[in-house]
Amino acid sequence: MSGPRGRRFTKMHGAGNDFVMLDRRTQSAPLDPAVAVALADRHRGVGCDQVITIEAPRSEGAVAYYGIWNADGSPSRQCGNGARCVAAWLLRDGLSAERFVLDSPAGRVTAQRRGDGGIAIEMGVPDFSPAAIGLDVEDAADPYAWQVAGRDVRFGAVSIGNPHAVIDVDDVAAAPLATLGPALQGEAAFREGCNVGVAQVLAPDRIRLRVFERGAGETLACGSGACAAVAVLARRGRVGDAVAVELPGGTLHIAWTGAGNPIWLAGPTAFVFEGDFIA
Ligand SMILES: N[C@@H](CCC[C@H](N)C(=O)O)C(=O)O
Repeated sequence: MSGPRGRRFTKMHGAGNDFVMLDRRTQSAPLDPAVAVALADRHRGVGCDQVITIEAPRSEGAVAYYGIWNADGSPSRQCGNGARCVAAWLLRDGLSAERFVLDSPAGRVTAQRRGDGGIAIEMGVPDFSPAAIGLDVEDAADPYAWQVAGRDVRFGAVSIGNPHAVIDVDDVAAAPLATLGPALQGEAAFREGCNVGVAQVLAPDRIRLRVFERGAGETLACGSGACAAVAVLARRGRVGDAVAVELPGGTLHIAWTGAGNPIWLAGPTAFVFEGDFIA
């Protein structure tokens, strides 16, 4: 069923970061924050970290636009794993290109089909400027050293189209992300909040990462968060230009050759089920 009450959806995930995908080109049922919250509800809805819409392209040469709603109904400008799932969805729907452009709220991204069946996305150039991050500070710094909820916190900040704070830790499993995540995210200086990652360097080509996402809480994987962690750590010389990022839900691969260059995110995507949301 699709129409005023029904919404045809596809449930997908990328390394456990899960999505309800809605093709808005063929369905006109209203979509607003309350509907996104209802779809994302893990008890009364379908359940997901983000609702991703697939819409008509907005720029010359792009094949589609995607929109992003967090589970709490807030919008975002970028979602790396969501972009990879949109690309996989379009390929399954009949798109026959190896490389193609998608429009997103943060601008154009390029998708590339990989030999291993995964999808890589060129996520744009990481931007460390406070203005791009939506960070109200006098001067950019690395690290920023703040008092957050009574503790000393040192973090790097970067925009991957959406805002991220990254904390370099010795042991990712022991990091108090459940308290630190919302506390840092809620700091007024982050005008639109931020996604908070804790990253542990295992080797120059391998890190471990957990991310407390804005609007969704801790997720099993965050694609833009993986890009952010590698960008922050690479700028400090802690990792090289190709890094495997181990997240609770799987491993993502990031490639970045440094300042001024776009960052690439690669990893698996999976289709889970399809249905009609009738609530
Ligand atoms: N899971 C995503 C990021 C989704 C948006 C984020 N929570 C935000 O509000 O910016 C990813 O894979 O990048």
